[in-house]
Amino acid sequence: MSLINEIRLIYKAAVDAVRPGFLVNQAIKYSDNVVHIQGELELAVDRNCHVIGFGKAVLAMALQIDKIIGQHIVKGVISIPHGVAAQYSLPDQFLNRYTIYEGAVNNIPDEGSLKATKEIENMVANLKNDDLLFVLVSGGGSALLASPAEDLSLDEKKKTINLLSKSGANIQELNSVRKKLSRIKGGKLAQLSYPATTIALILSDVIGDPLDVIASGPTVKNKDPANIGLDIIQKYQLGNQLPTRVVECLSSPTTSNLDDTTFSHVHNFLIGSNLSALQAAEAYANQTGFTTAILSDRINGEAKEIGLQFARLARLFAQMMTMSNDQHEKMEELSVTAENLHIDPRYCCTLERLVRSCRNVRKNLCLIGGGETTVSVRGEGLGGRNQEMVLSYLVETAVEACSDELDIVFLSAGTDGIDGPTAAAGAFSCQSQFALAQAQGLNPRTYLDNNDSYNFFNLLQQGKYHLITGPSGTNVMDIHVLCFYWK
Ligand SMILES: Nc1ncnc2c1ncn2[C@@H]1O[C@H](COP(=O)(O)OP(=O)(O)OP(=O)(O)O)[C@@H](O)[C@H]1O
Ligand SMILES: O=C(O)[C@H](O)CO
Repeated sequence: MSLINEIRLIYKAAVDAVRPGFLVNQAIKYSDNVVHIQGELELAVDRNCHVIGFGKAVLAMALQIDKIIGQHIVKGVISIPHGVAAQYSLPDQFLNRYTIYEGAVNNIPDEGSLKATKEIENMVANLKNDDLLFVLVSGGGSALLASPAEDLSLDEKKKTINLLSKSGANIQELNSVRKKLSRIKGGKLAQLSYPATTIALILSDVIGDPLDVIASGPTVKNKDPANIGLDIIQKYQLGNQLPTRVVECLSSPTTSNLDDTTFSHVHNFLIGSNLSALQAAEAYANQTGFTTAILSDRINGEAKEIGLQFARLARLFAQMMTMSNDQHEKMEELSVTAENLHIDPRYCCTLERLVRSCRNVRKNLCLIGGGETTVSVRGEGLGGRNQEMVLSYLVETAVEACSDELDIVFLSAGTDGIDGPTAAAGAFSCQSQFALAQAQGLNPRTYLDNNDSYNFFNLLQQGKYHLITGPSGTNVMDIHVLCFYWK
């Protein structure tokens, strides 16, 4: 099998492990009218069960819940992105129980999100004491669950989030503002469902898996300070550009009128994360004979810079694997690169031991990382954060050949199968690529400078180094795989 195809299978193992249906099945076991959730909670389900969901992955989650306890579900309402329903064949009994709304084109809340949220609010507000509510949550949920606070309009909210997003606000900041401007985010959905037992199953698309941030934490107590919204708009100097009513709403002192006891009916479960995907990738790579290491599940920063750091790591590891002399100097370099890649510096000694063992017994090495980078798009080209990272890696590794004794292959790809506004999930890089590009008259640096990574990989060897999978129906951010094979 080609090296690229081997890595393709490692990626596939990662994505398969975080498919929503699989994760729900893993989290919920059913027997004799009782569900056991992650081995932590047991609940009788021979009562009226309701399901709500919002996010890119929740249709598949709902289908699986329905397979497990469909006979107990009286009603479900889910809010999913446009076009997702058509990708599934939905059984009649599912369609009879569920109302499915599609909305949030380009991840921006719209009429579809508003309608879905209204129906969710109505349903949840009418729950009785002994009803059971399942809440399915995944990335994209913030835009799919939209209920503007007080008398704000959707346009005012959208304008605020757009301005913040363009100013470079991170997801924590965006969602803190979203919580202040919402009637349902930041734990307020849980307030509405009280006192019905509420079980949230959450698939994380945020670094560090902060439950209060994922989809703006509708079932999680909001711990943001009261003035956070104003602080954020001041930080980005947006005060003058925002509608007056938004500024008034952000200035209101309340974060949440919920005390801890009000959350006693809520149980939040993280059912999948980037780390789950990385662990599955590692297990698969191990089975296929690699020595493996998970570097970090928190890799973030500018994609171009992270690509460069991976190139440094590749060069460093290649040297450490093939040279037998003293490696003290290399360790210093390793700890600097590791820090830049958000790898725990204490882990460097373990990595050094792994490299040494690979050198001694000539075993192949597979390093796995994950997280989510950003791209400040300044060029006119087409690309995504993963393809940009790989192109930057290629530009950097091309400066000097990494090793004569090793083949080194790098992949970066989104677990959702979609990298930015392109048809690819990500791209591969290997040592021969620079020469191949030159032979075709393609200058990687020019494409990188123009943020045109998609077109570079599309033209190079007729797209041979693109990873194209189609949408995977899940999203736990991105995965990076760096493999060293003895020739
Ligand atoms: N030409 C380009 N080159 C590189 N990256 C780009 C380009 N155009 C847009 N992007 C990046 O693509 C991202 C937007 O794509 P996408 O809609 O997949 O992001 P997202 O909604 O944050 O993704 P996800 O759903 O995977 O979290 C942004 O991070 C943006 O910087
Ligand atoms: O919906 C959202 O808020 C983002 O995808 C983070 O979860």
